[in-house]
This record gives sequence, C-alpha cells and structure tokens, in this order.
Amino acid sequence: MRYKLVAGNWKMHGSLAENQALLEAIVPATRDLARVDVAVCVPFPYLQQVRDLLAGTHVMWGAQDASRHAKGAFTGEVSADMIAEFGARYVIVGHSERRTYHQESDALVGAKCQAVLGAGLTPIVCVGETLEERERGATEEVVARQLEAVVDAVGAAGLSRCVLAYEPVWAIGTGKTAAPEQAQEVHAFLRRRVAERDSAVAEGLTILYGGSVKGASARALFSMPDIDGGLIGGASLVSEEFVAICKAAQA
Ligand SMILES: O=C[C@H](O)COP(=O)(O)O
Repeated sequence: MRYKLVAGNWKMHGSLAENQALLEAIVPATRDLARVDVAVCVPFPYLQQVRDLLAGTHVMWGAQDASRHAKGAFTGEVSADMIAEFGARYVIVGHSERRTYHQESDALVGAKCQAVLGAGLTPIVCVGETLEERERGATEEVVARQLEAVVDAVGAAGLSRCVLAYEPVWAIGTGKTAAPEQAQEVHAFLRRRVAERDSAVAEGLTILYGGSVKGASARALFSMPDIDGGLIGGASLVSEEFVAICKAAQA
C-alpha cells in the first residue's frame, strides 16, 4: 500500500520569522502520524533556513522549480544540483503557475524533470486542465499530453522516481476544490495511462491532488483509492490547517 504524502507549496510567501513560527508549529504536531510523509517546498532564499530548522526531524523539504540546465550563463536560474547540495528531497516541476506565467512548455517540464532526477531529487510533477479545457471535455487529453511529455523525457523508470500531482487549474487558489469523485476520476485515468507503459510503476506511483485543499475537505479526497495525498498551497501557510490536512491523510 502506498504511503500518503502531504506537501506544502509555500509559493512566493514567507519571511525568516514567519517560516520559523510555521515550522515550529508543524514539526511537533505531525511527528507521530501513521503512514504519512510530510514536506514543504519553499522559495530558494529559504533553503538554508529550512534545512537548519528541519535537520533531524521527519519533515522533508524541497524547492518549487529548477533549471533544465546543469550550469552556465543562465542569469537567475538555479540548478537542481545546487538544490541537492542543501540536502533537499523534492522539487516541484511544471506547476501551472510556471506553465502560465513563465510559458513553460510540456517539453521544458520534461527536461526539468530529467534534470531534477539527475541530481538525485524527487520531482513533484504537476499536470492539470484549465476551466475552459474541462468545459469542452478535454481534461483527459490535456493531462495525458502533459504526462506523456514527462514519460518521453525520463521513461517509465524515471517516472517511478517521481511524484505526480493532479492540480486542476480552476481549483488552484479559488476555493473551488474538485469533488472527491471528480478528482478520483482523473487520478485513476492517469494511473491507467502509466499502467499502459508499466503496471508496476503505475501501482507504486504517488499521485497527489492539489487545488484549494483545506482541513475540512482533505479526508474525503484522501479516502479515494487513487489519491495519495495533497499538494497544498494557501492552507500550507496556516499551521492549524496544514496539520489538520496531514492528520486527515493518516491511514
Ligand atoms: O501547489 C499547490 C496548488 O497550486 C494548490 O494551491 P491552493 O491550495 O492554494 O489552491
């Protein structure tokens, strides 16, 4: 049986003082959960602080993006190796905010995924449809295309070292959580698509749901057979909410 994973995506939020207070609340409150992994993905400048605060604790941590390049004249870019040097575990790749605001293509997301795996880190690869795409019945086509770009880049063996996150764009930061059955349908579809390549990889693949998850909505989502936890935005900045979500993920 797959473990659950609850990963906070702080996005562009935080300060040294706020991060410390948040982590000091989250660490003890999530210490003894059964079969739940907990992680936070933080802005680059806070990697060192988070490493120091989380050293020796059960809470894992990571970044929110990485360059496709290993090194070179790429002003403003941060390589996966640099992130790995801090001792990170995860890097979010292909979040819809990067696809939309930074024009990241499916091919670039695949290349970034490859770079992250090459650094020995675990990519949390995001896929998801816009409202317009859902309304015209293109959800499966869109997430399949996004998934295939990753599999083309890293193969089924590479995918087995990734976490997948289904994040319907219309549910991100809007307060409109997908209904558990609605999310389950897409998660099951994604797992079936992976199974067409490799059934063992599909069975072992952790697929998170992201999009306005709150303490109150988490348990119903996480009780679905193909939903293995959550990628949490806004609620990961509020310790009581994030802890409630982590508790809802317990077996
Ligand atoms: O990565 C997290 C997702 O974008 C979800 O964000 P949200 O929980 O604020 O809707």
